[in-house]
Amino acid sequence: MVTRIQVAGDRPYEVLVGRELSGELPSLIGGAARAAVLFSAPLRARAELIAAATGVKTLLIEVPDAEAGKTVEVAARCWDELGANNFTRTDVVIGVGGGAVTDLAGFVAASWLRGVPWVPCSTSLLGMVDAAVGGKTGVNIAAGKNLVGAFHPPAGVLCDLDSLATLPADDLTAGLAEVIKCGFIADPAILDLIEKGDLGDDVLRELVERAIRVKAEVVGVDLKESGLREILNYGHTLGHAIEKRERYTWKHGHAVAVGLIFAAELARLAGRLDDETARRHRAALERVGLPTSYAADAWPELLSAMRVDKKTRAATLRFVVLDGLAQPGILSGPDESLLERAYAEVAR
Ligand SMILES: NC(=O)c1ccc[n+]([C@@H]2O[C@H](COP(=O)([O-])OP(=O)(O)OC[C@H]3O[C@@H](n4cnc5c(N)ncnc54)[C@H](O)[C@@H]3O)[C@@H](O)[C@H]2O)c1
Ligand SMILES: O=C(O)C(=O)C[C@@H](O)[C@H](O)[C@H](O)COP(=O)(O)O
Ligand SMILES: [Zn+2]
Repeated sequence: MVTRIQVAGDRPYEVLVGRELSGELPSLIGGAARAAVLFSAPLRARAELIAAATGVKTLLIEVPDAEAGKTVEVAARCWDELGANNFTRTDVVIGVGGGAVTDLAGFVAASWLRGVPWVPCSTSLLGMVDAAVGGKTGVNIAAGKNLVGAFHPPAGVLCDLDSLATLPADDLTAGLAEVIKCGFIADPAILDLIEKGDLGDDVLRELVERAIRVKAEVVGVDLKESGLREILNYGHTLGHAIEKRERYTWKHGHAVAVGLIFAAELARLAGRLDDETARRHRAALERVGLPTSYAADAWPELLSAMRVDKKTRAATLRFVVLDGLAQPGILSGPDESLLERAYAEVAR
């Protein structure tokens, strides 16, 4: 059974969730003449399968794995390959992998000839529930996470649940951070499922579909993050600062998990969130084995990294917080002392 989740907007598209979905590729790539398939080493076999399923001539481009592939240098190498092969606007870019490869593939597609179609074939939990949906594409630079990129919605998204069978356990756990985030900002039924602790195939599929629906509802009305879309950044202000400090060797989902606790404590200490909902963050994240603390002495560096967060306006730091379960809001310009007290709750 294939679940089709619609994403609205100027260029609406579908997110397909199911098993053995490669047969859907010809319709997703439309009338493309050729496809460039970007992948990293662990996904070579799947990339070859997907390339064959397109039914058109393909160019396979292997890129470094995980965050090592999300760089301007790797993007430039991909542009060179497209140029050497005369890729035109009637061709399509396909990303096969987790969020890192699909963010890169989307950015290459957004920038090549000022924008060609692309299709993420997401193979990680985090990629399916988040990175592949919504058209945020980009790379990291020394100054911070995802600081160079473009909004470039895909032509369609493939989430083949079969691929999760080979996903390392740690990466499955990392993906649950974004799923739990969706539970807190919009769909508490997700939290009920997480708290029951049974993550069998059917429950996992339900979690995937619920989280995608949360994201689809948001990006369908606010592609460019002019307002509502900021809620998807819950936990990311501190999360991205941790990733930068760790030189992108920490998993995104792990950093977001710490960031979620920090954001919950910030709201609690600001008098906006009740104790019980704040406590529920730690419990849910611990339940699935996500990290909930970070180095105490890192605070000055993290605070400085948070200043280049995309939600910052002028010098004013802004955080997504909760005013209750599934009631996201913005905390603008909190006192440094409040930030420090919230950090003390995650510091070890
Ligand atoms: N664009 C967005 O809206 C958005 C949203 C959330 C996250 N992101 C980005 O996504 C990235 C994180 O994504 P991620 O958690 O998927 O990490 P990832 O892409 O680095 O993948 C994690 C690891 O799992 C491996 N892997 C993926 N699928 C596999 C499979 N089926 N079998 C075996 N190995 C597999 C990868 O090769 C990699 O080693 C970050 O860069 C983050 O910034 C983007
Ligand atoms: O889609 C969004 O919007 C999000 O914020 C989802 C996040 O989970 C994701 O990590 C995103 O890449 C962060 O975007 P950024 O604009 O803060 O770099
Ligand atoms: Zn994220």
